[in-house]
Amino acid sequence: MSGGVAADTGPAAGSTVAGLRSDDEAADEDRSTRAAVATLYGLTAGHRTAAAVATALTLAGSALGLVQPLVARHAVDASGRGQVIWPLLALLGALFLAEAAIGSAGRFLLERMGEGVVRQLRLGLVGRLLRLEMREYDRHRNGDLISRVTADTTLLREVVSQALVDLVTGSLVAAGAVILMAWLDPLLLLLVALTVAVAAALVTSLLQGLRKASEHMQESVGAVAADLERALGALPMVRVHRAEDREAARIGGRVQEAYDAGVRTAKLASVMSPAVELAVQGSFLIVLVVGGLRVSGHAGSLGDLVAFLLYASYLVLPLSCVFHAVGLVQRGMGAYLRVDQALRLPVEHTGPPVAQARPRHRPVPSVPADRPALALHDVRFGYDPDRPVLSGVTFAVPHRRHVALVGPSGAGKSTVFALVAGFYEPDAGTVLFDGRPAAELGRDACRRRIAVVDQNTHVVHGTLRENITYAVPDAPAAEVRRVLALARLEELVDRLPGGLDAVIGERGSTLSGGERQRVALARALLARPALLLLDEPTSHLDAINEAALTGVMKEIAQECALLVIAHRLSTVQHADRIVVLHEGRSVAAGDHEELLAHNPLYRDLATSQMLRPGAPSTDRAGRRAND
Ligand SMILES: Nc1ncnc2c1ncn2[C@@H]1O[C@H](COP(=O)(O)OP(=O)(O)OP(=O)(O)O)[C@@H](O)[C@H]1O
Repeated sequence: MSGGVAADTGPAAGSTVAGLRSDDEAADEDRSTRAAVATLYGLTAGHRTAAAVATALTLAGSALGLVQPLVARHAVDASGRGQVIWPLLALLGALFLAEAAIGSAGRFLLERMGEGVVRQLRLGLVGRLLRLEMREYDRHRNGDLISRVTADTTLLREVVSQALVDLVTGSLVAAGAVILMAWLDPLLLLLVALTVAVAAALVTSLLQGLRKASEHMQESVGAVAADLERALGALPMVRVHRAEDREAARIGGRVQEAYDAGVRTAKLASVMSPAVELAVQGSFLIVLVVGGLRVSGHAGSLGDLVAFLLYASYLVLPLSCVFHAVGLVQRGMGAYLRVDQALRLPVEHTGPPVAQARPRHRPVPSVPADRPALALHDVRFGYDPDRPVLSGVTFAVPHRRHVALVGPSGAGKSTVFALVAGFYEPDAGTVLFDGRPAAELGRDACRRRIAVVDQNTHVVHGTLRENITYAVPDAPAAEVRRVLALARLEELVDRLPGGLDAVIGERGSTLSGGERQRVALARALLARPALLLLDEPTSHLDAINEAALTGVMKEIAQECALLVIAHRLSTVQHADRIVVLHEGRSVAAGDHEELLAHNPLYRDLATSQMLRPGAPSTDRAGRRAND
């Protein structure tokens, strides 16, 4: 297991929402405390100096504490002999103050190290979660992934900043106390050791359950976040269907699970503390009785007994720290496993490909003479390998040409866009940009050539300016004005208080559907892409804006290649070429008149509601209802 260092790829298939690994894998995992400590120790990489200094300070503080009983013993014995004891008492006070000062400095360093570890983990997780392979977002729930960055790392901070050092210092101080007790009175030490051993056996038997309960609790917290995100993300649907109570009950169920697991954890942890305390009190009683009998029988001095009792008390604190830390480590492992699993999810490879990646593709076809901006050659693909979605798509989009992609709902049009955008890789066939295979160029280079306005018209919380200049944050004002004019957004900017600096709500909730669509279009145009992909660009537009957009598309096609998924004749008719997709295949291509004359499917589409001028598609109508 890696110590918080993200592996490039890793197991992810067959995972569930609750836990990304299968139960078998989890069972195979080394659940011993030693393995857990080693794993969590790995997290402190980069903070070892601070950890060493903090440990040294804590130890120094404890050593000062250990000296105090010896001084107290001298003071008691000296007082018994009628000698002056105030210098010894002053020394005792100084030792006490020094212990407190050094201890707090060590504690601060530890807390800072814990924060540092959490920051490192969070940065790693955020970087990773933004770059996962697209399939992983289909497999996992966003809320659960988010809770790994927030709740799980917070629990880990406690473990790293407290448990690991408590384990080291607690063990060393306890060992020191044991040595001094052995020197003072081996018999009494044996009696103390026997009592403590009983408590240790009890604690060990509880650890496994503690870890499982903690894992379950963290999973439940993740599920709460995921379900809440689901409900908040579809709030209009929840409200319209009066499902607040149902959603609250569903999330309440998850909260209850988290509560149950939390109570189970607390139960186990609370059995551990009294076990340790009972062992301690038992040791004290034994030491008092046996030691007292020996002092009264003149077999030992009162000073020895006082010192031994003080050491016994010094053994108690570090030992209970050790037991507590062991419990905390097991609880932290539950959180760590979830963080580690997220860190191991496979990420997209965006750079140029490695040589071995190519055999997935057929031999590269010869580069066409005119090198179209985009070409697909016999592309085949399935989200699920057993269920092909595309089974032979071939077409090209020349530079400064407008190509429309039409086909019945579910034909695979959006899937073609997803492949062109590099969200998925074709199972077979080739996607070429300017005659060069996408696999050879790498995702970054392909994406630099394109801009996409998809059905979801993503608009994020922030200002209108931030949304429009998302691809080119330092775009000159003149460029911004150009795209505002092209996307017919000037009126919106004039109307919004603050204009371009007006803040748009979460997911663009303060804008209309058409406005969101035009913001997305302006953003795409600002990037001046070589190839613009528009998915149902007129779906939210009224007749005036639709006519305007048709004009805009003509203008855009003067600058770049344009591939449009369209359901309206108005956007299809003006295309230079129309590609008809049916059941995952490109079955015909031509201009509107040619296809009307020769392709029965296109004729059907054109005469059916789907491509009737101005009429929304059935599918789109459904989506609107859900908006
Ligand atoms: N992320 C996904 N995982 C699994 N299957 C998917 C995914 N996205 C789409 N599909 C399936 O792929 C098929 C093609 O979907 P796609 O969205 O490409 O069709 P489309 O032609 O764009 O349809 P529409 O016109 O209705 O938008 C559908 O059967 C759909 O259920």
